[in-house]
Amino acid sequence: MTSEKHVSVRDLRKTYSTGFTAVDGISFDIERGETFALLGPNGAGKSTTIEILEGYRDRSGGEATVLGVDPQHGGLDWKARLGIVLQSTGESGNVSVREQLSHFASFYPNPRDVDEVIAAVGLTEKAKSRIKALSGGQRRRVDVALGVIGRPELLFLDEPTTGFDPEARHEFWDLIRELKREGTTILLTTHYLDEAAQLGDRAGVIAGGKLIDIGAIGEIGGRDARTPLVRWRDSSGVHEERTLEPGAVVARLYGASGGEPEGLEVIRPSLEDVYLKLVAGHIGSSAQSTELIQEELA
Ligand SMILES: Nc1ncnc2c1ncn2[C@@H]1O[C@H](COP(=O)(O)OP(=O)(O)OP(=O)(O)O)[C@@H](O)[C@H]1O
Repeated sequence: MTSEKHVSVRDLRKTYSTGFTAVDGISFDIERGETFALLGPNGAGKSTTIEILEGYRDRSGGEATVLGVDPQHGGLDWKARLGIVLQSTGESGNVSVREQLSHFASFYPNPRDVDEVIAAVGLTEKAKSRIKALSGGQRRRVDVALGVIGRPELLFLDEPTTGFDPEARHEFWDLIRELKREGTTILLTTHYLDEAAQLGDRAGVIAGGKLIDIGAIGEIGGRDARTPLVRWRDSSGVHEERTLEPGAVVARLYGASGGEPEGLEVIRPSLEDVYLKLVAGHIGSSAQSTELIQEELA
């Protein structure tokens, strides 16, 4: 398959009118059909980046191409190829869930079936309810439904599952997996690292407006940060050994003790473990980002 970049960003910069530089020279590509997770602490610059790519904000510098178009000059045809779930909930109207979705579906040339989308976000029982009468998590599901109704080629999801209960998050993951199977390209931001690990093919980590790591979900943080830990106990106390070959360590312990070592655990660092180390390692780059990162780690 030939590669086709659905998003291409080079040295992207955004300085707000306050003089604050929220995005400070980041570069990445997203291939067609790929799910890319943009991760980072509060205030890192994720939403600013996404909003530039959606065409909602102008950049101060650098290059950006989305579905082959500069987002600062994207017309209606280009917008119809995008699906957007903004960070803040905008839908609190006096219309029903089905009415709102039918209305939005009418803007697109090849929309999905309204009732199928309502079912996919778990709102069938609320299809006739007014949006303003829904709970926060249910309204968020409406946002997600509105983002996918137009059968987008590229879907932007800015913290899509905030306010979802655990069951709804798992249903949402199933919906995203289905969209991935259909070939949808997805740019996701989330503070749920398990969500990024479940859905993402690759991730970029932003802190203080800079990209501090980028790579396959299973490789973010590098080999050292991902080295498994073997932990066990014996009469002299608890022991730990970091090793790329945990099986060999376990075999050695078996040989030495003639049986199952007490309290044996093989711990593989999760994306969350790796991410927290990466972001903590970035502390000190600026007073403000340090404060934000510490808040996140607290
Ligand atoms: N309109 C604005 N004017 C000035 N500064 C802004 C504006 N919007 C955002 N910022 C600042 O830019 C920085 C990046 O904000 P942004 O919303 O992109 O972060 P984020 O990574 O999406 O954070 P979160 O995880 O909290 O959503 C923050 O310090 C924020 O205060």
